[in-house]
Amino acid sequence: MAATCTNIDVIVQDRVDNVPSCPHGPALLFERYMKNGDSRKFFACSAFRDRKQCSFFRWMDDVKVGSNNATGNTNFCAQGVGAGNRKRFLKFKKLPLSERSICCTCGLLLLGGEATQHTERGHQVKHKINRAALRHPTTLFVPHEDNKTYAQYLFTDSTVDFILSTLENLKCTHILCIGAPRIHEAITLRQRQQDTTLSSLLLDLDARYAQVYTRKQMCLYNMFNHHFFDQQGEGQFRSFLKEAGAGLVLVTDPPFGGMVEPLAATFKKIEETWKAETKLDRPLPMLWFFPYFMEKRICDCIPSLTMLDYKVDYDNHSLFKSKDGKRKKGSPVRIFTNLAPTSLPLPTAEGYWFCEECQRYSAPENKHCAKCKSCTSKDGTTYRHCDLCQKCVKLTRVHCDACGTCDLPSHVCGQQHGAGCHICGAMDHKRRDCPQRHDTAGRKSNRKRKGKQEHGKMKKKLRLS
Ligand SMILES: C[S@@+](CC[C@H](N)C(=O)[O-])C[C@H]1O[C@@H](n2cnc3c(N)ncnc32)[C@H](O)[C@@H]1O
Ligand SMILES: [Zn+2]
Ligand SMILES: [Zn+2]
Ligand SMILES: [Zn+2]
Ligand SMILES: [Zn+2]
Ligand SMILES: [Zn+2]
Ligand SMILES: [Zn+2]
Repeated sequence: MAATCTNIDVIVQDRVDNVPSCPHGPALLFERYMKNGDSRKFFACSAFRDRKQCSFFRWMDDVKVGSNNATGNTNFCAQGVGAGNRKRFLKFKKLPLSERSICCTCGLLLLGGEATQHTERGHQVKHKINRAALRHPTTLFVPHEDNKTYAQYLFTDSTVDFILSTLENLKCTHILCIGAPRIHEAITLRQRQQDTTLSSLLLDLDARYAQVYTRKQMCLYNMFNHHFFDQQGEGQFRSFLKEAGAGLVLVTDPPFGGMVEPLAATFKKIEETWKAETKLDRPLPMLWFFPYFMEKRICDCIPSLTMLDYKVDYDNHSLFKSKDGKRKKGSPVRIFTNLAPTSLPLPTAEGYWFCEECQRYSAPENKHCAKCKSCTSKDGTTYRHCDLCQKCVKLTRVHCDACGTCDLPSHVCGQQHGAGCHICGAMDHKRRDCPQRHDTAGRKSNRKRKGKQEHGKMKKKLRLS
């Protein structure tokens, strides 16, 4: 990702040597910029931005050549993810209903006398878990919605129905669900009822789901570094891609605030693996769910993607609702895809309409602008064309003669905003290309002494949303 918080960038390079690992796979390389133009590089956990969840941190100039430099918390796997928990599930299913409890706090299916141990520790325990509940892991386990790493916001039934019917109409056969547990769940449920021909593999960091899904159904995975937590998982992933052949679609809904560049690097690696496994030489079809304001960053990373107008709805996302509970502009999350927009009809019953000029479906409030030659709205409101700016602008903007552009009536004239360089303030380059920048990474300096204190601050800054 180019930059998500004020002075830290992530650097995605194929050939960074001596990348250290934490329990969540290879770390990501970041660069921190100081106001005086200095910068320094460091490695941190790619999955967890909260130091309490993974404390891994290394200045790049402290990384020793030839050592794997692994440290970091291991509590992530404390409950024995994978095979162990799967055995737990098989035992659990055999228990009489009265003994089937789960700990909502730990996200664990409980056996024998374990329920008492968890209640005694003040954990919330749910009893009488029936088989139907086990088939709905996204409701069985409390979504980690307050956790920035997981940001577990789940699609509404109508969004799930729309996605599945779209995929079926496209004649897809295999869906690779990366951080899309509800799509995976809906496919597995429909398979049971013989109501779909789709197959699905879930790749997700949430170890709780690994209890209820077999290894053929789910791999524990980190999407920010394309890391599988065991070899069997990677083998399963490869066989799925091979079996899928031309019927594969990648469907992904990464945590909001997630870093676009590492994600794009991951999706490219998956595409390469798919091409190698299937001998196909074409782009891997994908649907990537992300907020509309990330359009530029996403399309800069993967230029073949275009943004659809469809507003993706979530059951448990209140951030974008107005106070009275009704959504003002609707959800800000859209679908980015490399499939032809004409092949993705949006529901006309919800007001989406086909724009002949654009050859794509547009949202009800999105009006085609003859001057811009496109349906220009992005944020769910109607835009109007400003002849002076020669482009469509939000209705809340007015043209300011002093600034020569449309802006909010409350703006301070002459104050440029937007993504300029954070070091020198120029608008024509980013800080990583700033001529005033002095790259101090890799150089030993007396700053090294301060390393330990800064480490804590840095991990805090990495909360990128
Ligand atoms: C915004 S939620 C998307 C859920 C989706 N809307 C659904 O209903 O199926 C993000 C998902 O990504 C998963 N996730 C978070 N960080 C991840 C990572 N580093 N690697 C893989 N999955 C991750 C979360 O566990 C969660 O399931
Ligand atoms: Zn980690
Ligand atoms: Zn517990
Ligand atoms: Zn149009
Ligand atoms: Zn216009
Ligand atoms: Zn204007
Ligand atoms: Zn002005």
